[in-house]
Amino acid sequence: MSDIYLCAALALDALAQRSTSIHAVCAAVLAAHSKATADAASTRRPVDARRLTALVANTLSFRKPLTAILASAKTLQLEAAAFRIAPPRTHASAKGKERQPDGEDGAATPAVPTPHSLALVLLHDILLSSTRPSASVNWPPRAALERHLTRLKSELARLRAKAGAASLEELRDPEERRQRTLAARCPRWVRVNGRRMARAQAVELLAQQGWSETHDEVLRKGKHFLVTPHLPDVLAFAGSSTSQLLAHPLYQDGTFILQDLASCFPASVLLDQDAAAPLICDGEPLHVIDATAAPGNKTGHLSALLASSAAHASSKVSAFELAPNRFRTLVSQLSRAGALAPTSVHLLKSGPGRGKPKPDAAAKLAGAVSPRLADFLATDPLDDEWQDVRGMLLDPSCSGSGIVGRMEVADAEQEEETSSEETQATRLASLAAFQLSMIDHALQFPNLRRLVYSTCSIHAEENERVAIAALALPRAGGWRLAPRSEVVPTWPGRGRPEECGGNTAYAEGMIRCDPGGSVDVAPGEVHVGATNGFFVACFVRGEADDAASDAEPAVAEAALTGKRKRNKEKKLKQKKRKREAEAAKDEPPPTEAKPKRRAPA
Ligand SMILES: C[S@@+](CC[C@H](N)C(=O)[O-])C[C@H]1O[C@@H](n2cnc3c(N)ncnc32)[C@H](O)[C@@H]1O
Repeated sequence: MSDIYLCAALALDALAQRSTSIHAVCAAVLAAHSKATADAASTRRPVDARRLTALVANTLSFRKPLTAILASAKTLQLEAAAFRIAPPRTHASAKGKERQPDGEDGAATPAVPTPHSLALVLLHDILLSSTRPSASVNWPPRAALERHLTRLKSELARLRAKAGAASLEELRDPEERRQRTLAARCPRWVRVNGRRMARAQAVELLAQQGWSETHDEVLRKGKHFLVTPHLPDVLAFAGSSTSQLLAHPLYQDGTFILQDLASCFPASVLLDQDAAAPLICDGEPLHVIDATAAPGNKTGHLSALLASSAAHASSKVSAFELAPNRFRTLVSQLSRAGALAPTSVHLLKSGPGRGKPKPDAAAKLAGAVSPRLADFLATDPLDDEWQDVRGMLLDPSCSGSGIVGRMEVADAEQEEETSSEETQATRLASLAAFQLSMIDHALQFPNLRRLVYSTCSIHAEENERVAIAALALPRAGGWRLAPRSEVVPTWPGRGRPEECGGNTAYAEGMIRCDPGGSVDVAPGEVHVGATNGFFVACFVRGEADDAASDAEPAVAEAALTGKRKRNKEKKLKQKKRKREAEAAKDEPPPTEAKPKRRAPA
């Protein structure tokens, strides 16, 4: 099975050309590989995407020592012919057909990797991996490395001695090691999918199976879990519980969704029932948009929250996604979570336009989400279809710099390339311009009242600065930032005032999560404040009825308490009105017409 090494080497070559994420490059290489070898696919085993990404990430993090070993052993010079790979034979070439340039005969010409990248990925598995390489020992590149194995091993030993590395791990790229430490202290976060089961019932089931609920901030190995105080539908488990969770029936049936706590903030903030003007009120129909939905974590969460709310019967979520391959993932993830609307049945099975769903499939769908393979920026906000949209999630493409344990090549190369800082600045500026254009487009939806903007970036350029710039957009008249009391007030990490022009109230209204949290724990332990790096800001339309929106933090804190009291009073009043309405059911109908819904802002 040599295909994984060919793909991994191609990914390394692509990463050397452009600064992008390992995931994106591996996905592109896999897509090209399966297209190029489609007609020979029956005889080839597909390349596993997870294994490929792990191999590429690991090879990159050991690139320096692996390159040094190859150079000292002169393997590539001595075995040059073995690493010169011919394009894989396809059905067409096997039949003697002349291959046309890319695409002209309907199939891409398979690319071939550079000998250096191929040697690196293979050498990684031969020298550093605990499992044997999956390629045959007779495959020329592997056979070549095996011939020089003694020399290669002694070069590795020499390198370790020189670096004083007690373990192989110490040879890893230091930034990658730091990322791994941060990732290791994040809990295995699980969101209980309200579309499938209420949280209380899931917790009860866990208890019956011997899991105990804890309130400790540090989780150690064992059958414990914690219900996070920030969002009641999210549970934290120790990292060592991962395999048990993956095998758990509640994971298998889509009740347990593995989703980082930080990524659960946006949907909760959008539908916050304690907001001064909550989107869900008195069972009024609710239409929300997820403008950038794939792979569907936040869309699924929206759907779950709506399922357990007063808007469950009348809710509608329109989920946009631009990239066809990511759209397919979105559909399958939403289907697994029970979030697809019956009208989306035609998207089931293998994606849009492919295969017919089973006749009873529509009846089994009870979700609210209608996914659309479309460019959000190309929608006409004034179209009739969007007149009832009151809420929106906007989680646009970003640098991904907050994601722990997944090395971003652009960051990893900073040390080596002198121009990397400039590259990073240019990249962030272009991402920020795109993010701002997405917010600008969102603000054109005439009846939008609440817009939640989020990124998994640590950079102020994509976070506070975009949010503050959005407030200055000509279309942002009448919009303001939601106060802290409406944006998970219990979460301690807030925006940076210095990036908000010194406005502490703005900063308090934003959420910031530091990658891997800020608390050190012992190996094997996780801390319940550790998540991916993340940012959330919520824009609301209308007058501030709350002093917290412009107040200094101390004042905001006081206002927060007063606000909770007012909300409680409001809820009691609503309950009273409901009781009165029920009592009045037997009375004759009122003669006056029901007042129309509030006019759009
Ligand atoms: C950060 S990801 C969204 C993650 C998603 N919210 C989740 O939680 O699973 C951004 C997504 O937006 C998509 N995207 C980018 N520009 C878009 C556009 N103009 N219209 C629709 N989708 C877009 C990207 O393809 C990508 O899948």
